[in-house]
Amino acid sequence: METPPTEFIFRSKLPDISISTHLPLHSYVFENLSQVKDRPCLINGDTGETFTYANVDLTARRVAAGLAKLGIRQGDVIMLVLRNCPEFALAFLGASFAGAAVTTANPLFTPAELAKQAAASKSKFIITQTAFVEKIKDFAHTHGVSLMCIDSNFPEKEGISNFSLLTQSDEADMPAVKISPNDIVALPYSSGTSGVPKGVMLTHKNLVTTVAQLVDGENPNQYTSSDDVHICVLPMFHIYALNSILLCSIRAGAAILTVSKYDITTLLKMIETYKVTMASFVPPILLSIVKSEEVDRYDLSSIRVIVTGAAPVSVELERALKAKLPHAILGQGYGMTEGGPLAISLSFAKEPVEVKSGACGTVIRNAEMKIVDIDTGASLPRNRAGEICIRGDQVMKGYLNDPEATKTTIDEEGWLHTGDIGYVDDDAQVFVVDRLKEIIKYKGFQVAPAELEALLISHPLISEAAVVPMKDEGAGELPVAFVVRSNGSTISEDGIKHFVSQQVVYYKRIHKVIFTDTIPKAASGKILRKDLKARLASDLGN
Ligand SMILES: CC(C)(COP(=O)(O)OP(=O)(O)OC[C@H]1O[C@@H](n2cnc3c(N)ncnc32)[C@H](O)[C@@H]1OP(=O)(O)O)[C@@H](O)C(=O)NCCC(=O)NCCSC(=O)/C=C/c1ccc(O)cc1
Repeated sequence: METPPTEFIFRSKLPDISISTHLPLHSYVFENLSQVKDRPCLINGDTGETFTYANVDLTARRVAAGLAKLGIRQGDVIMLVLRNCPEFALAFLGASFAGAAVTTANPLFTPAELAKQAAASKSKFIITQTAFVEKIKDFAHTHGVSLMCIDSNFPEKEGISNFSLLTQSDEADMPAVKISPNDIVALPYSSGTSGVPKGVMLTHKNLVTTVAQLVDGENPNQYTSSDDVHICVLPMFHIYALNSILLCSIRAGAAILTVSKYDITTLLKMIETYKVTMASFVPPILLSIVKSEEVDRYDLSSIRVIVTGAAPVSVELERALKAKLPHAILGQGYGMTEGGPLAISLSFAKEPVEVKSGACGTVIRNAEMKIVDIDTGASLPRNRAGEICIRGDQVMKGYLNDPEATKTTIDEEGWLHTGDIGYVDDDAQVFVVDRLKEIIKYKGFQVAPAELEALLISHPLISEAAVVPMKDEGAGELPVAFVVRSNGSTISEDGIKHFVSQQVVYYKRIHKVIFTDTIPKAASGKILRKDLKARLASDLGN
């Protein structure tokens, strides 16, 4: 008899824990409310305004009641177009109480990008702030979508109400909804391993699991206590901050300090003023700290933990930061919108473990990881690189209205294929070494080549285009376009850059255009991006 092929499956070094996946997200994160009700929950870093836990719970219930009164029903989608602020959290939790789902958008998106997401997600209600009302107003009016502004000094206009309408509702009017663990609560957008941005359906069970994997258990992996102050400068509209900062801190009873706009001086000042203890950052912020001459002027001794994620960090940068802030534990987290945290450093655990430089953490608990050969699909043993796959209750339900993309991302056995290449070493530590997926990462923001390519070829003077990443010290990667002009066209590099910049958020702008006669493609029509990356490297002389 033939021996069945061996499956190599990797698990956390921490034991599995029991996770309350039956609870709706809001019930789960507020489960320990009675112990922290008078403690600070949300602190607005811009104004100093503080909301206690009791306050946040009550206000979220009022928001739920207000939403119901305005006609929002269980299963409806609400769109948030907000910079970081307490109202983001209040609206998100309020929607959860009401059984609605929240789609989160970057407020710096262009009107066209916002309209696209609002339409695709079938948002019924949009909550924004004064600075962005103009960008979304026309869409809201023409599509009969209600628009609300969080700023109290925004004059109520026809069709635009104020957030106070929600926060002043009577919590007794909260709708009685029966939430199933598989109901969608969040709908962030991600391009996944290929194609254009898609709505990622995250259920109550998914998010309860991701939070528990980080902060629950006797020895939590990302140990957080009610004495902690976690700075939230990363955008809450992405899963990293939404999950690892906001929801994890609420579950653990810590304070969340919201920062609406990043600059290094503001960041350092806030750390000193609010005695920040936990910081979840991305590599460009670490780089600014290392390079900033101001760092020595501020008291940063309160920081005990710095998590870095969303993009690779070099061992040199890790070392330089450790030298600047030797009292803080620095480690990596590796996660994605579709699969939550996949790995996180055990140096953050309540009982910390020394971690190797360069590792992006240890497999998360209550999950299975496998590394598959990209040609054969066979699972690989330790120390062999292949595509990283993850399985567990944290994996998304799927992409909204896109069963094809869902099928290519989550296989029949429930494995989520990340599109990242990596390996697991003898110590269960995960190393990400390359990327299979077609994505460009600008400071931890996703840029989908397919989105820019579709835009480029919509120009009548462009016949073909391919977009690839170019390495950059500050941003990590920048989008670069290879362009085939249409017959007789003389469109210039500046003309192309301008055309794109008019239609996309700043981080998707094209930084360089290389004109070419053909775009190399496989027989299937797939762009041979490796060839273009090699050509770019040789053009740039490295
Ligand atoms: C705070 C950053 C790092 C830096 O911000 P910045 O200094 O403002 O830099 P930017 O480049 O973003 O913006 C500055 C540029 O943008 C321009 N800009 C500025 N606002 C404007 C304007 N309104 N109009 C037009 N131009 C403008 C501005 O002019 C300027 O242009 P230039 O001078 O030409 O570079 C920012 O890039 C940032 O938040 N990045 C992080 C993104 C992020 O959170 N990604 C997470 C994705 S999800 C994920 O990976 C999950 C991971 C995960 C990990 C662990 C887990 O446990 C679970 C999950």
